[in-house]
Formats: sequence, structure tokens, C-alpha cells
Amino acid sequence: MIVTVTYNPAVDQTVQFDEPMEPDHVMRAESARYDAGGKGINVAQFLTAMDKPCVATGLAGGFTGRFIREDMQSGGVETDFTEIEGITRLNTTAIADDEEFKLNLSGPAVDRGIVDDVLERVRAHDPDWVLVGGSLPPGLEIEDIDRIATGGDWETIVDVEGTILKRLDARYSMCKPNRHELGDATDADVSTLEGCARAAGSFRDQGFDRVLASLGADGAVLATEEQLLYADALDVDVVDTVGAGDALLSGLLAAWEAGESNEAALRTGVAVSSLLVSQAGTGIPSLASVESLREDVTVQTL
Ligand SMILES: Nc1ncnc2c1ncn2[C@@H]1O[C@H](COP(=O)(O)OP(=O)(O)O)[C@@H](O)[C@H]1O
Ligand SMILES: O=P(O)(O)OC[C@H]1O[C@](O)(COP(=O)(O)O)[C@@H](O)[C@@H]1O
Repeated sequence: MIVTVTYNPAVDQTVQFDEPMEPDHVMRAESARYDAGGKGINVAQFLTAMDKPCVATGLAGGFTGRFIREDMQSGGVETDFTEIEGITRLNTTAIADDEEFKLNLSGPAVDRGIVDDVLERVRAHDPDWVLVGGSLPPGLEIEDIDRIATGGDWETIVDVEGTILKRLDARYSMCKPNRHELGDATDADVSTLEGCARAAGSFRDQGFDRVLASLGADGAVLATEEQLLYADALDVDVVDTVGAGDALLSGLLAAWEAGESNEAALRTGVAVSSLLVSQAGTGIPSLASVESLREDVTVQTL
């Protein structure tokens, strides 16, 4: 069973405009959509949609925190959040004339003592896997990620920005940097696929059993002790890419949970992320076509 930890969740607001973004001009949109978001929260929602047992933990507060709890519970996702005094952030994605603008807040300040409560909740669910994902709200430190990884007898996956990844001390089962984060974490040249694959492979030595590097429209690389695999992205009509990395990771974890190979897991991850980028926002895409879509994904050994 997987428990996710999101220290800094968000309500994801997605707004689409029919014109380019312009300064000093009132931009008007017909509607907006609101999704419970944040890396661990997205993964918990996608895994639940794929019938994989999962609980979302982390910090939530205020009216946005209430929205996240209610939205997830109405979608059948098990939650066990620690209540905070501040108001959970609202992150906005504006899509204007095919350009994507991501406006993320730092989040409400929290006291580090609250991590004890999060850890207790994680332990209570006796997970096999724990995913710690997303940014840290003001008040928390990098050690608060390591505390989760060393807090019990489980395997930990981490999805945080590159500058944080390279400062973690604990041992992790996997990390999931995107291209930019992989560059920040390794200081390597990630401008080519070969450079990314090399960087992902060698970053394993920094305390990660596996590295799943997502490369946007260029696909994804999975580096394990035995294999270096590359999967092409699928050619789909992209609406926005927010949540794409979370969808990739969820598909991969769901396939591993089902006992599938690394190749099959990478295929499933790419299929789920392709469905996610084809819709607006970070809501759960219709997953009925994952099975057929994953047959279209090419995986090669590098
Ligand atoms: N423009 C795109 N076209 C097709 N697939 C995409 C595109 N952007 C992302 N994806 C899919 O989503 C996955 C994760 O995307 P990426 O942008 O690297 O993650 P993150 O959201 O963490 O930055 C990719 O590996 C790919 O399968
Ligand atoms: O915690 P951060 O790094 O600000 O990211 C939070 C945002 O990332 C998301 O989890 C999406 O992440 P990905 O695009 O990396 O999959 C959004 O739901 C959320 O608003």
C-alpha cells in the first residue's frame, strides 16, 4: 500500500483564454476549473482511479484545505491530513493562445513540530511505499523530507525540485526529476537525450536506487541498477502539462504494484501522462484507454 505525503498541497485553478497574454489589458475567461492538487495528492487520486490502495497525507488548512479534503473524499480517495492554521495555497495555470503560465504560491507558513503528526499518521497506515512530493512550505526544512524516509520500514520515493534533491541525506528507492530538475540536481548537460540518460544513471549514486527522469514531450528515462530504459512520449494534442509528472509516476507505480516489468511500467506511465496532458487541469483523466494506449509506447534499452 502507498501513502503519499504532500507538505504543500494546492487547489489547482486552470483558466483558458482565447487570446495571448498581454500586460495592461483585462483578460477575460469564460470559466475556470478547480482541482485538488499538489504532487502527492495527484498521485493518490490517480492511483485510486487505477484501483491501487493508497492514502493521501500531508498538511491542509482553511477553505482551500476543506475543498481538497471534500474533493478527494467525493472521488473515493482516502485522506488523512494534518490540519494547519494557515490557508492552503491556490496555484493558477493560465493557458493563453497555446502558451502555459504556471503561477505557484509559496504556501502558508507552518511550524516544524507538525511533522511529528504527519509521521505518526504515515506510520498508522503501515505502508510498503511512501511518496513525498512537492515543494516545502515556509517553515519546513529539507531534513523534514529525510525524516519521512527514515521514519519507518518502508521504501520512499521522492519528487521534489533538483536543488533539494541533491541535498537529501537519506536513502531513497526512487526520485522523479523532470529535465530541468535533473539539470539542477546533477549540474550535467541535459540538452540531449543522451545527456539526460547519463545524468539519470549517474545520479543513482547520490542515494537513489532508481531515477525516473521525465522529459516532457521527449518522453522519459528510467535508470535502475540493471537497466537504462527510454520511452518515447506519445504524439497527443496537449491542453496543458500541469500534473504530467504526477501522472507518469502514478502509472509506473500502479504497474509495479501489479507486478509488471520496468518496461511495462514505463509504458503505463507514459500512457497515463498522455491522457493527463490531453485535458485541462489536474483532475483524473478517463483511464479506460490506458491499456490500448500503452501498446503504442516504444521502450528501448539505452
Ligand atoms: N508536450 C507533451 N506531449 C506529449 N506528452 C507529454 C508532453 N509533456 C509531458 N508529456 C508526458 O508527461 C510526462 C511527464 O512530463 P514532464 O513535463 O516531464 O513532467 P513534470 O510535470 O514533472 O514537469 C512525460 O514523460 C510525457 O510522457
Ligand atoms: O509543490 P510545487 O512544486 O509548487 O508544485 C505544486 C504543483 O504541482 C502539481 O502537483 C503538478 O505537478 P507536476 O506538473 O510536476 O506533475 C500541481 O498539482 C501543483 O499545483
